[in-house]
Formats: sequence, structure tokens, C-alpha cells
Amino acid sequence: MKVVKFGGSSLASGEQLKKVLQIVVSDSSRKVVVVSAPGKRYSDDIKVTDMLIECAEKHLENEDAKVIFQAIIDRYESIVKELSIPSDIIQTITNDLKELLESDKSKPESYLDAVKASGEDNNAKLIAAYFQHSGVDAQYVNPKDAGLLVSDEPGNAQVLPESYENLYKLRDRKGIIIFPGFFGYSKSGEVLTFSRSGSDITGSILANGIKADLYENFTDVDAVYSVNPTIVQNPKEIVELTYREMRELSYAGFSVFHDEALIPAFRAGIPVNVKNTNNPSAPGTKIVNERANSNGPVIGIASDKGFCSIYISKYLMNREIGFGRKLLQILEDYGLTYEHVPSGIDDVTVILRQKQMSKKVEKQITERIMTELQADEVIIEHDLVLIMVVGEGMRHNVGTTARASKALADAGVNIEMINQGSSEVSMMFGVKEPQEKRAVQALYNEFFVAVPV
Ligand SMILES: Nc1ncnc2c1ncn2[C@@H]1O[C@H](COP(=O)(O)OP(=O)(O)O)[C@@H](O)[C@H]1O
Ligand SMILES: N[C@@H](CC(=O)OP(=O)(O)O)C(=O)O
Repeated sequence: MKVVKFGGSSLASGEQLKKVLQIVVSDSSRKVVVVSAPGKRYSDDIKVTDMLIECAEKHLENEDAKVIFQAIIDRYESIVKELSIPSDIIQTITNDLKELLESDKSKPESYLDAVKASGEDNNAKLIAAYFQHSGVDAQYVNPKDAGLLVSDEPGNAQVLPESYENLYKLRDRKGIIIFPGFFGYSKSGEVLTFSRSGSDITGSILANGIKADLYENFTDVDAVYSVNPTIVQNPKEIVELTYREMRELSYAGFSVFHDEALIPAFRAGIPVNVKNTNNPSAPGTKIVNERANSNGPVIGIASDKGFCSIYISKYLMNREIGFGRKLLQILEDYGLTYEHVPSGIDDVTVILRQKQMSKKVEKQITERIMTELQADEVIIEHDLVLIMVVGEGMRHNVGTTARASKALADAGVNIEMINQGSSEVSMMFGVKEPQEKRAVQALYNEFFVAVPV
């Protein structure tokens, strides 16, 4: 039995849905089909989820939302027309969205989640209608009926362990199950979404729940590439990589697969196959527990923007009991999460996502670190890019850091920071945003261009 997830790009138009239907029916073991909301048809198109967010925000601000509401309905309508299926599904979607938009707004975050989730929910209904119209035995299943329970964290829900036992029962349902991705229900019955791009997470949870043999994740590229294809042209395809490698790479910018989506599949030992809806006969990339190591120390290079660093120096910091705890307590007081903490004898740097921190908070934090921790110096730097060089082979290879640093130096890239050691399979470099492309290209040339395929 397989769980198959189709991302927004695979569901953006009627033409794409025709491919989806062919893929599903071509393999009778494809039992559960997880779907996203319609995504982009072309690069500057707008995803339905983004339109829903705009629409909900307008309602929350009591602004006129007619135009954006109609644009959302038009997206579904154009798909229905292309597929020539009965138009009553449009009335169902219109009524559902209207009702949601008029619902209780006393908890804006919950309201926003319910509206956002309707993108996948209504698309799943539409796709089930299309499958049935085409003579396929398929049914829409709602996550509440299936028992997909999640924590009460709007926009960042986590699956509750009891879900898995509930979901196992899906195995007994007749026909193909069309399941909306991206959201679940709290124990009190409220809709809550995962973080953005979270339909990948639903697919992984379902794969674990029904104890699938394989989780196929269909997207718009032939494979997971060794580097983001929007940064380096025609990068090398990855045939196989481990859960650990994929987790690090997706955390660090490989947006092709959500970083939180690996854990449920990994725990149940279910392999993941990333494949292309537009070229389904291509083998894609397999994510597995262990892989043959034949391609050198590095499997992938990922980069992600939007970080800042707080550098703190204080003479004899290493001798001071509780310095780290007090520093992190200050960040906790402002509700900030941090990503990495590289440290030296007299200094420490904390790396954070910069969108969490306003200028005012930065000023207050700096003052508190100076006065409460008696630091010698506090410097906040913005617009950093973190580049992650990842590979299981790095554990056994001497000199990978030296090769990477030399490649960056030769390309004239100024390394703001290096973090190596906490993870056995990755090393991280911090560079300034304008140097991202040059740095990634230099690392790619070093580890891939000279390597035989
Ligand atoms: N290393 C990578 N390999 C493949 N695709 C990548 C990589 N890094 C980023 N991407 C981007 O991820 C995109 C697919 O993810 P996404 O747009 O979320 O698809 P979907 O709509 O199927 O969910 C690709 O089109 C590509 O631009
Ligand atoms: N539609 C949601 C969830 C999702 O997974 O979408 P996609 O498959 O298009 O990345 C989002 O845009 O966040």
C-alpha cells in the first residue's frame, strides 16, 4: 500500500489534474492520495493558500475582500471547466468559503487557520468529484473523521501520537482515499494547520498511520538536486539520500520537501520517493535509512536567507558559571527561538531568524546583555545566509572543511562564521546575503563538478 502526495504545483490546473489521475490509477497500490491547495501555474502566479490568507486578513480588518474572494473561486472554477465536471462542486466550495469567512473572529489565529485549511479541503472535494466523474472508485475523507489529531498551535500544529492508531483504520476503507493535506483537528474539534508547505507532513503522517510500504511525494522536479536548481543551473540529481541528510538539507533551504515531514516516515521505517508529476517515469529520489556511499563526502548544499547573529564577547566567559543560561533566558523572555550557538573561549554567537526581532527588541536585548551579563561587546549583524554542506560521507573524510573553506576563499567569499561538529553529517557557513549565489556555486564546483557521475 502506498501513500501518494501531490503538491500545489501538481494541482494548479485541470491539465495537471489529468496527469494526477493517470498516475494514481496506473498503480493499484496507490491507496491514499494527499492533496495540497492549487499552487502556481507559472512563476509569478499566486498560490490559493496565499490568496486565502489575504482574504482572511481583509475580513479581520473589516476591509472589502470581494475581489480576492472572487479570484479564489475563479481558480477552482477554471479547473472545473477544464475538466468538464459538473459545476455543483463550485457551489459547494463557494458556500463553504463564505460560511468560513463569516465565522467567529474572536480568535484571529484560529480563524486564519480555518480559512487557510479550506484551500486543501475544498481541493480534495473537487479532486474526489473529478475521480468519481472519471469512473474511479474514490472518496473524500476529512481529517476529523479519520482521527488526525494535532496540538493546539495555530499555524504550527504538531501531530498527536494517538492519531496513528486512528489512521490505521483507513486501510479498511473501500477505494482510493482523497485526503486534504496541511491540517488536522484539535481534541476540541478546531481546525489547525501545520507550518507552510505542510501537506508533505500530512503525507508522512498518513504513511506512518496506514503502515505504507512507500510514501511517494509528487512535485515539479525530476529529483532532489544536490543544490537548489534556482541557484545553480542543471545541478546533479541525488539518487538516494538518508533521512538525516534530507532533514538537514530541507531545514537549510531544500524547499522541495518539508523538514518536519521526515520524522513520521522515518519512525515507521517507510522510504520516501520524491517524483515528478510531469515526468512520472523518472525514478526520482529515494530517502532511506542507509545508503551506499559512492559519491564523495558531500551529497547536497543548501542555503537559506533571513538570519541575524548576536555576537557577545566577554573576557573569561569560559570560566563564568551560568553565562549561557542567562543569555538564553534573555532571549526566552522575548519569546525568541534560536538556531545555532557557535562559541569560543571569550565569545559566543547566537544565530536567529531575524523576522522574529524588531529594532526595539534588538535594542532592549543588547542593553540587557551589556548590563545584566556585563559583556564587553555585543554586535548584532543582519542579512546573513546560512549555507549547509551535508553528507554522511563527511564522518569518514578528513579535510572536507578545509576544501570548503578554500573554495569559498578562492571565490572571494567572506566567511562570517563556521559551525562544525554538533552534527556529524553537516557543516555550516554564514555569509552575507549578496554573496549567497557565489558561495553556493563555489561549493558546488568544489564537491560536484569534478566528481564523476
Ligand atoms: N535541492 C532541490 N532540489 C529540487 N528542488 C528544489 C531544491 N531546492 C529547492 N527546490 C525547489 O522546490 C520546488 C518544489 O517544491 P514546491 O514548490 O513546494 O512543490 P510542490 O508544489 O510540489 O509542493 C522546485 O520547483 C524547486 O524550485
Ligand atoms: N498549501 C499549503 C500547504 C502545502 O503543502 O502547499 P504546497 O504543496 O503547494 O507546498 C501552503 O501553501 O503552504
